[in-house]
Amino acid sequence: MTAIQVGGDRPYDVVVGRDLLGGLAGYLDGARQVAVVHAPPLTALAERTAATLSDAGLRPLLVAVPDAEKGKTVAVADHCWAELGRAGFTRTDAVVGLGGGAVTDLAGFVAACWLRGVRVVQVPTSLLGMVDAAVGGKTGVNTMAGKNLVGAFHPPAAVLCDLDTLATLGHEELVGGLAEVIKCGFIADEQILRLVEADPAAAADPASPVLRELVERAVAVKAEVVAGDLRESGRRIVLNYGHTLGHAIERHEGYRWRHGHAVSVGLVYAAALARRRGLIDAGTADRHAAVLSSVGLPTTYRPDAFDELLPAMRLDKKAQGDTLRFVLLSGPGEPTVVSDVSEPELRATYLEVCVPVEAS
Ligand SMILES: NC(=O)c1ccc[n+]([C@@H]2O[C@H](COP(=O)([O-])OP(=O)(O)OC[C@H]3O[C@@H](n4cnc5c(N)ncnc54)[C@H](O)[C@@H]3O)[C@@H](O)[C@H]2O)c1
Ligand SMILES: O=C(O)C(=O)C[C@@H](O)[C@H](O)[C@H](O)COP(=O)(O)O
Ligand SMILES: [Zn+2]
Repeated sequence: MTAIQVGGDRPYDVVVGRDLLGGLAGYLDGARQVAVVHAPPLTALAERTAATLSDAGLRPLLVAVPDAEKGKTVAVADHCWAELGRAGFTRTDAVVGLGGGAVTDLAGFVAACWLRGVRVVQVPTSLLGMVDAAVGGKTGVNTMAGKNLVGAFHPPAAVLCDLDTLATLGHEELVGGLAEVIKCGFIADEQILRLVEADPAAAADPASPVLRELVERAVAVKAEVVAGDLRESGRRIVLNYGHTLGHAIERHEGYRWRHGHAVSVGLVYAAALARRRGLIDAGTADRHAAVLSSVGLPTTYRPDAFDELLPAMRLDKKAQGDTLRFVLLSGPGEPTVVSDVSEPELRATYLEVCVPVEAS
């Protein structure tokens, strides 16, 4: 196994390997009760995990929540708090988030708020959870106002990325996670791009050593960025590359599109914007669509949707007043923040990327 440390005020390890879940109790020293927050596809794994915690002398509490984005709500968080209250959870007890990014975001938020903050250990079971959602301490839920608009920064005590859990993950879910991996390739680690380009099938194969190296590299990128800027007051913003349009598409689709798939279109859009401004050359811009589509990710969206997407982009957390801020590249591994984009520029770029089918 490999341990990647996330530095900062409260450093913690992201452990990547196989057959890790038997060692979970070792990250829960001092706890008496442990709430295992999970959704239906992972019920059997949650039960096995609870049994190993019991064997280690802990008292597990299985907390089942609705799957995916349906679980990322204030109402579901309130249900979890009710369960913790019934069980008499104290500040020394702990929460485990076992599942995809939606469950780890929810479990982290539940832990951040209960008694104003108890320990959470994240056990991501999706690729996206491993390389992104479970690492870095951003937790939260969706509300009527939009995605992830309510939450807290609450770093985990540890993150266990057990690659064995990926065996049951659907292919499209795995591919969604690759969007965030490829994002890390463009903002910080070009070797990620080379690995995917050399063998896209291996990149999407949970049993391959290529995927393991991609996980370790993407976690290392995220760990390095968040260690210096937990609260996104500076450099952490680069992890939002591709997310301005990505989050707007997710909202436009009523969260029926996978996060990674929406981010994929957002990455192609951001690259086109950078190309239009002369920040990157055509080769670097085209490399985005090429590498993303090589693993089966989408690179375009409905050409008629711009007028509905623009207000959603304005709700982006990176916006300052009326000013939209975009993360763009000035070269591979060179993210930069741009805040002087005009509406005509955004529209023209959108129509360049989202070409009507009959005109393409
Ligand atoms: N906090 C952050 O920094 C951060 C970063 C990136 C994304 N996110 C959030 O993460 C969420 C997306 O995460 P996701 O892509 O994992 O989606 P998800 O959590 O919705 O999981 C996708 C589906 O896969 C299932 N699943 C997960 N692991 C499985 C396994 N091993 N076997 C079988 N099924 C499994 C889930 O139950 C769900 O049905 C979004 O809500 C996004 O906003 C947060
Ligand atoms: O960790 C971060 O910071 C990121 O921006 C990572 C993103 O991939 C992730 O989707 C995050 O949830 C987006 O954050 P948000 O603040 O825009 O909701
Ligand atoms: Zn993301």
